[in-house]
Amino acid sequence: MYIFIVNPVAGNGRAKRIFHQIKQSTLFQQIESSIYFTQYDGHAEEMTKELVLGHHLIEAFIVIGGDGTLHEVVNGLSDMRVPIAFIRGGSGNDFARGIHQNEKPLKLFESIIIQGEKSPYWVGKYTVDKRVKRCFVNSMGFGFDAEVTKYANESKLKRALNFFHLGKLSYVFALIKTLFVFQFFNVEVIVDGQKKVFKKCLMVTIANHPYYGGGMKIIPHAKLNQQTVSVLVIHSISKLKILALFLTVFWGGHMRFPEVETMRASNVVIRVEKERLYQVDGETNVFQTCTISKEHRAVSICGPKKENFQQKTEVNHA
Ligand SMILES: Nc1ncnc2c1ncn2[C@@H]1O[C@H](COP(=O)(O)OP(=O)(O)OP(=O)(O)O)[C@@H](O)[C@H]1O
Repeated sequence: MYIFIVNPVAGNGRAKRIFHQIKQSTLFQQIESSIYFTQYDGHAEEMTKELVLGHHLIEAFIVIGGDGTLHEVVNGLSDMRVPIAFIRGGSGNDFARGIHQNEKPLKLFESIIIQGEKSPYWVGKYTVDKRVKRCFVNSMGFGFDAEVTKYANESKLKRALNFFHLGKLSYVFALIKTLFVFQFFNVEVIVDGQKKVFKKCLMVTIANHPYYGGGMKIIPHAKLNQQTVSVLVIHSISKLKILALFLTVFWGGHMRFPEVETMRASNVVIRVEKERLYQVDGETNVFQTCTISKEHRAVSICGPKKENFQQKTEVNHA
């Protein structure tokens, strides 16, 4: 049995259109499936939690939506390692970029069902203020990028621009708006037990793969692997230079800026003096202390095996 979780609003209706295309295929008629449409924020996670109780009957969850929907399904799975197939239908689609998924939806669906190949993907796990324990699929951001995300998510402009498939522009407006009001902060980052204090910090980003914010190559050398997350800190930078930095981030040019530091770690603690915003897979909340590490048990991702995907997952342990 294949369980379809479809977010009808993801990608401004793109996920819904993809599902209807798949539904009309001959292959879809031949498989046993159940279809669930998400109705509200958090619904995909709730449904996954319930459905996974019957895990012995489930071949795979087929998620059609954006990274937010995938984040919810992964968290709903908890320790049950039922395979997940992801068919990108969102607006950002950073996870698909991260695993080098570039097939057209129908081809991908056929490959998921017919070839049945699977690859391991190691999500990150995080604890916020000893309260929230969850997983992240793509990345977490503390500081500036979280504020930009919050502005963009709450803006009416984003919905309007999404309608014209220009949703990314809303992030540009949010970035400029945030630049005016943003206050740099002091942060303590403990990387594998070694404490570093950054004054006048702009942001700290933790990533499982290079992409975030709909295609920005935020940590270009981040590799899929079981042991470590990649960490990026931007600090002591002028507001004017931030604009230049975000112009170059699409091809990784920001790595040449002396204000950008990167490292790899198996355990990271981020601590700030006063509550601040963080974003996880594009959704925001507040934190004071956050502990991050890798989930050592892999989530099994259905779809064609990729040379890059495999190579990076197997070789890289740094
Ligand atoms: N029926 C619904 N109505 C309104 N919101 C929904 C519904 N179903 C899910 N949601 C919410 O929609 C939001 C966006 O989903 P998702 O992240 O999958 O798509 P996206 O934002 O278009 O893509 P991406 O994250 O890749 O940019 C999520 O926060 C989710 O909880």
